Amino acid sequence: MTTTEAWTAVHDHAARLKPVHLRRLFAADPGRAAALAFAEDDLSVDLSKEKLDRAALDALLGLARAAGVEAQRAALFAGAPVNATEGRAVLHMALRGGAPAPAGDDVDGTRERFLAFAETVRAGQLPGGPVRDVVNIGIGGSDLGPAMAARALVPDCDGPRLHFVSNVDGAHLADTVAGLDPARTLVIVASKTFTTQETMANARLARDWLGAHAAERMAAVSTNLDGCAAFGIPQERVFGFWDWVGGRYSLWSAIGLVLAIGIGAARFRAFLAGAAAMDRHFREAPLERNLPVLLALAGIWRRNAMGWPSVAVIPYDQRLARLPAYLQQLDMESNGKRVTRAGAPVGTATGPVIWGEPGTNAQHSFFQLIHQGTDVVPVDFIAAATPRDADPRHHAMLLANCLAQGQALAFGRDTAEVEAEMAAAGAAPEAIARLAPHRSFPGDRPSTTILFRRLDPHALGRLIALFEHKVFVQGAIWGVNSYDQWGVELGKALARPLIPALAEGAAAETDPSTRALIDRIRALAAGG
Ligand SMILES: O=P(O)(O)OC[C@H]1O[C@](O)(CO)[C@@H](O)[C@@H]1O
Repeated sequence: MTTTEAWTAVHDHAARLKPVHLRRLFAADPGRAAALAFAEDDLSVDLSKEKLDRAALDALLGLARAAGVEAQRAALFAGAPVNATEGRAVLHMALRGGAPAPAGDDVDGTRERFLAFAETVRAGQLPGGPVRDVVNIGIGGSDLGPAMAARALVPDCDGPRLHFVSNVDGAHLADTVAGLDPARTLVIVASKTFTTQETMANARLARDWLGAHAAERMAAVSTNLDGCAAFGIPQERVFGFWDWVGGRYSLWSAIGLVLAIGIGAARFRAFLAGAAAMDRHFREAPLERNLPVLLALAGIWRRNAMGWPSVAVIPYDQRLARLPAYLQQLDMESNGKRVTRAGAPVGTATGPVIWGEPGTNAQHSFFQLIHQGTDVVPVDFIAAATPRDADPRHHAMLLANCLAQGQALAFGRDTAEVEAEMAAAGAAPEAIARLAPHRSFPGDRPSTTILFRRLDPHALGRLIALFEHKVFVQGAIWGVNSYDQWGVELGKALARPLIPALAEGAAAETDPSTRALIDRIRALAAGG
């Protein structure tokens, strides 16, 4: 990609636009706000505060075409083995009716089965009596999706209370089950492989905590049905899925069981339908008004053309508090890659560092750096126009802050303005000279604003699918495999021999630094 004319054209536009302040871009084009805002139904993506213009966006669209994004999209939806290093198709869209399912895999039947189970639990009809709490044990994609969505959809959660345990730190399970009644708690072990060290350790601990109730109070979600059986979970409470569903894309499968128990089958279907609507849009809309494509291109612009290495995701929505963490896995585990699909060094920067917290809280912690620090950190603002159930005045305050941050980042407040304002307020010339540099905002800092009407299951499903397809498009342009994650394997393997070394002082062949740290930990533990 980096040697193509399309790539050079994008970089030429970047060289042209780098010195041009966002204020000047707005002044030069009165139609800019409308020209760089895109919508599908009530979902909109506003790129007008990105440091690009129509010509640059056209060059980016040229890059997408040159990279064969349309053909790669067709291959994805056709079930080609786009995850080549693992020889797998990538068809999580089939779980929500957004793509045809592979022949022979009973996607609809499996969905009906786990949704029927969810309704049984909600109706209090599980053998052993009604369930008051559900504890989902899983990690990564087997945790972040349902945990994020359960929090986002609190007003829809009218079933048993939902809890999530992911960390192998024993405190996580202990703190979660403290106060719960094993007789009235359902534990779901969610693991695609059913071999993940943390999940299996927590599953064993939970089984001990359930005691005599374990026989009736455990369910499992996995592609490893033999593993579930060996663990002792009866077949009628095991829900499968397929290897063409990546862990970080598995929320739509039975991994969503805990969420379905919380919100019920009908709302879970609405959640799937929202994602399927985005699948349709992504497949059918021309690139120039295709929201995932445009979002991806803005990301390529930020990362490659402008050279900014991170993105702050700031939902102005407390219920989307876990969305940044969810998007971290989705984006960074997918596109944190250094070689192309062919195994050659990728030759350009790939996935950015994704981080964030909800606003307005973020304004009172790290926004100082985003406004006045020396690094440019592009921001993705995400907000619903109307609250589900919160006070409308509070929602107006929330959104006013969201818009004001975008404004302040883009337009800033230059030194002359600050000096004039201070003078008008009667400040002494000495104070003006001393304080004006501190009180000036350079501005010219980019952001994208994503808006939708209301955070309900349909809107959430659509929002997540928007980001899934954005990640796909970026991976397609960078030429990487977005669907494997070999980078997490080495640490897992190295941890294994260190467990007995830490727990029992067993010998472990390791490097001198790690050896010294083990000795230090054991000495501290012995003293404490
Ligand atoms: O669902 P599993 O197999 O327990 O895996 C959990 C997570 O671990 C990872 O493989 C990374 O370690 C993720 O991709 C995955 O979501």
